[in-house]
Amino acid sequence: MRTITLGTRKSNLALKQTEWVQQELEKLDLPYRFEVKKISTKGDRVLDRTLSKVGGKGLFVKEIEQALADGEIDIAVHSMKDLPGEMAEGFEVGAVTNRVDPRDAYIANDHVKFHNLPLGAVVGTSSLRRTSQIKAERPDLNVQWIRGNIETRLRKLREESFDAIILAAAGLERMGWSDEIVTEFLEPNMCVPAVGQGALGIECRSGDEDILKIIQHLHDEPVAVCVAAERAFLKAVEGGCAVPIGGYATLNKQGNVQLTAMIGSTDGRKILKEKLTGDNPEEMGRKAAHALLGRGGKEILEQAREEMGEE
Ligand SMILES: NCc1[nH]cc(CCC(=O)O)c1CC(=O)O
Repeated sequence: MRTITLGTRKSNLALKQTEWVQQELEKLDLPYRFEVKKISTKGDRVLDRTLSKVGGKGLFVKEIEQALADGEIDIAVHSMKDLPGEMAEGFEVGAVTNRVDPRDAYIANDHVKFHNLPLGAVVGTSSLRRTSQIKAERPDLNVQWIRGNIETRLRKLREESFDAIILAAAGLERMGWSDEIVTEFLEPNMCVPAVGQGALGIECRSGDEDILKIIQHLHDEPVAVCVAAERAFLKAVEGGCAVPIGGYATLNKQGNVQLTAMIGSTDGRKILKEKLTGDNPEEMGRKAAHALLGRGGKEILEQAREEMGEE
C-alpha cells in the first residue's frame, strides 16, 4: 500500500489542520496510508519581526514547496490565507476545502466590548488589514504589533499590556477552542476578512494526477469559486500581507458570487470598498482591483508600502 505524506508547518494550528485533512482522507477508505510530516519554515522561525518585513506571504510556503519538489511530501496543507496570489511554477492548489468562520475574532480582557474600550486602549494585531479597519471605527486606539502563534498571542493578552487582540476566528475554531474566549466577532461589513480566511488550500505538484484525484474528495466548489474571486483581487492589486487589503465573497441564492473588496490606509482614515455581483470570479476580482486602484487605492497602497519599508 502506498503511503501518501502530508506536509505542514510546525505550528499547532497548521498541525491540527493537516491532521483534519488526514482524517478526512482516511474516512474515504482509499487504498493508501496517510502520514503527516512537520516542516520548519522561515515564517515560524522569525517571530520577532513583523511578518510583512521578512518577506510577506510566501514565507510559510517556500520550504514546504521544496519538500514537495524533492518528493519528501506529496501534499501540503495550508491556510488559504497564507498562500500568495499566484502559486510558484510546478505547484498547484488541487483542492480548496470547506470554509469555517471567515470573521475576525476580537478578544478583550474582562470581555470589554469593542465600542466600550477606553480611549487609547491597546489592541494587538499583526495585520495591516485589521489595523486599518479598527482604526476607521476607533481612531483613538493604540494598535500594537503582536506576533507569535495563536497560543502566544492569547498569553500576551493575559500577561502583557494589551487590552484586546484580534485573531482569525477560523484559527480558534480549527484548534477546537470554544467561542467563549471570544468577546465579539467582527462582522465582514465592518472588518472585511483576509482573502481566503477560513478555508484550507491543499497543494501538490502540478499535474500529479494520482494525488489530484485523492484530494478532489475534499474540494468544496462553492468555496473555491468565492476564494477564486478574492484571490483574483489579491493578485490584481499585487497584495500580500504587507498591504492593508481585504476580500470576502459569498454565493447568493441565485448562485452568483458577491465580492466585497477593500483597500484601507494604515491609519484607518481612508477605507475604500467595492461590492460586485457576478458569475465570473476572476473577472470580478480584476474589476474590483481596477475600480479601487482608480479611486485612490493605488496611492494608499504606495503609502503603506513606503511606511513598511521605512521602519
Ligand atoms: N496570519 C497567520 C494565520 N494564517 C491563518 C490563520 C488562521 C486560519 C485562517 O485564517 O484560515 C492565521 C492566524 C490569524 O490570522 O489569527
